[in-house]
Amino acid sequence: MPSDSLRVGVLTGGGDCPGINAALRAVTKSLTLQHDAEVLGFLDGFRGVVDRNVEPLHYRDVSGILTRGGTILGASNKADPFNYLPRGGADVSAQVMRTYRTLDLDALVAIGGDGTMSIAHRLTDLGVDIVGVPKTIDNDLVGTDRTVGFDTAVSTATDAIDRIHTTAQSHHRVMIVETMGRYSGWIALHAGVASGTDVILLPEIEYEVETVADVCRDRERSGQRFTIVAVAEGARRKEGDYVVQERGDEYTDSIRLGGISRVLADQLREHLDTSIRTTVLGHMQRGGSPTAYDRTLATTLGTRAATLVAEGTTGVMVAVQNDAFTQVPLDEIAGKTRTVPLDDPLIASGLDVGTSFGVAVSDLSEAASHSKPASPIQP
Ligand SMILES: Nc1ncnc2c1ncn2[C@@H]1O[C@H](COP(=O)(O)OP(=O)(O)OP(=O)(O)O)[C@@H](O)[C@H]1O
Ligand SMILES: O=P(O)(O)OC[C@H]1O[C@](O)(CO)[C@@H](O)[C@@H]1O
Ligand SMILES: [Mg+2]
Repeated sequence: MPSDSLRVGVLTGGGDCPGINAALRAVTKSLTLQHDAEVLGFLDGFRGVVDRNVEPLHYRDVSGILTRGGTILGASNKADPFNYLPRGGADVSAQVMRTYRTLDLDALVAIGGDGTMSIAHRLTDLGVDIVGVPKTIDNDLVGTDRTVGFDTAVSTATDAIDRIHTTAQSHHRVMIVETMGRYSGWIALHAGVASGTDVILLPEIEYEVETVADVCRDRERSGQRFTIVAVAEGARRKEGDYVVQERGDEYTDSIRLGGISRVLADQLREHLDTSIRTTVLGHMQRGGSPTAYDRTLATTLGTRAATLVAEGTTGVMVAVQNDAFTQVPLDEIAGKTRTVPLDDPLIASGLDVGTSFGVAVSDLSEAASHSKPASPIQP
C-alpha cells in the first residue's frame, strides 16, 4: 500500500513499566502533529510485527494515556524474532522484514529495554530503520543515564520501605525488602538511600553474611532494636550463586531471578536470634501512574525519537547523558548491561551516612578505586 506520507510503526517490547504510554503518546502526537505522519501500533511487542497484528494510531487513540501505567499496545518479553519462543525458538526475522515491507513502513520506533535494543540492532543490519526509546524499571541500559520507568519504580519501592520501617521499629525486627532490577542494583541503591535503609545489598558488591549480621547486632547494642535491609534480586553472597526463582527457555535470559530475601533471612538466622521477616516487592514496582519525572522524560525522549525518524536519522536510541538529550548508535548498546559502578556518588553518600553495603568499608573503597566502566554480564 504505497503512500506519500511518512509511515511509522511503533511497538513496546520487554516488560512493561510506568511511562511507556507517555512515550507512546509523545511519539504518536509528535509524528502526526509535527510531521503529518501515519502511525501504526504493533500489538504485544515484536509478536505483533511477526504476526502482522497492527492497528492505526491516531491522535485520539493516545489522548488521555499520559498518566496511565502499562502499555495500551501490550508487550511481550518472549517475542525475540531471532529466537521466537511462540514457534519453538525459530528465526522468524524474515517475517518481520515481510511485515515492514508489506506495510510500506519508513521506520520503526521501538520502546524497550536492553533486550528490545539488541533485537532492534540486529534488525537494523537487515535493513529496518529503527529508533529506540529506552524504558525499563531496571535502569540497566548503557548509553543513557536514565530509562523511563525507573524513577516511578524507585518511588514505589521507597514508599514500601517507609511503611516497613514503622512495623520493624514496633516489633524490633530485621526486615528484608527485595527489589527487582535483574543483574543491576539501581533500584535497591536509590530506594535504599531514599528510605535510609541500614543495609543495601547490590549485585555489584557480593556481600558477607557476617558483615550484615554485625550491622544488626551493633544496632541492637546501641539501642536501635530494628534493622532494614534492601536487597536487589540479583545480589549474592561472596562466592555464592544468583538466587533463581524459575528456569526455562520460556523466560527472558532463561532465568527468572527472585527469592534472595528468604535465602538471606536463613543465612542471618544462623547468626542472630532476632525475629526476621521478608517482603518481595515484585511486579508492584512495574505498576502505577508514572511520576512527573518519568512523564517529562518519556515526553522528551518520545518527541525526539519522532524528530529523528522524520529527519531520517535511524539506527540509534534516544538518550539522556549528564542532563542533556542525545542519541547513541544501537551497536554501542546491544548485548550490554549497565551495572552500578562502585564509584557511584550515591554509594559514597550512603557510606557517609553509615549505610552498610554488606562488606567492610575498606574492601569497598579498595574495589571502587579499581572499578571499571559498566560491562556486559554473563550470568
Ligand atoms: N542480548 C540480547 N540479544 C538479543 N535478544 C535479547 C538479548 N537480551 C534479551 N533479548 C531478548 O529480547 C526480548 C526482550 O528482552 P527483555 O524481556 O529483557 O525486555 P527489555 O526490552 O530488555 O525490557 P525489560 O528489561 O525492561 O523487561 C526477549 O525475548 C529476550 O529473549
Ligand atoms: O515479567 P517477568 O518475566 O516476571 O520479568 C521480571 C523481570 O523484569 C523486570 O521487571 C524488568 O526487566 C526485572 O526487574 C525482573 O527481573
Ligand atoms: Mg531487559
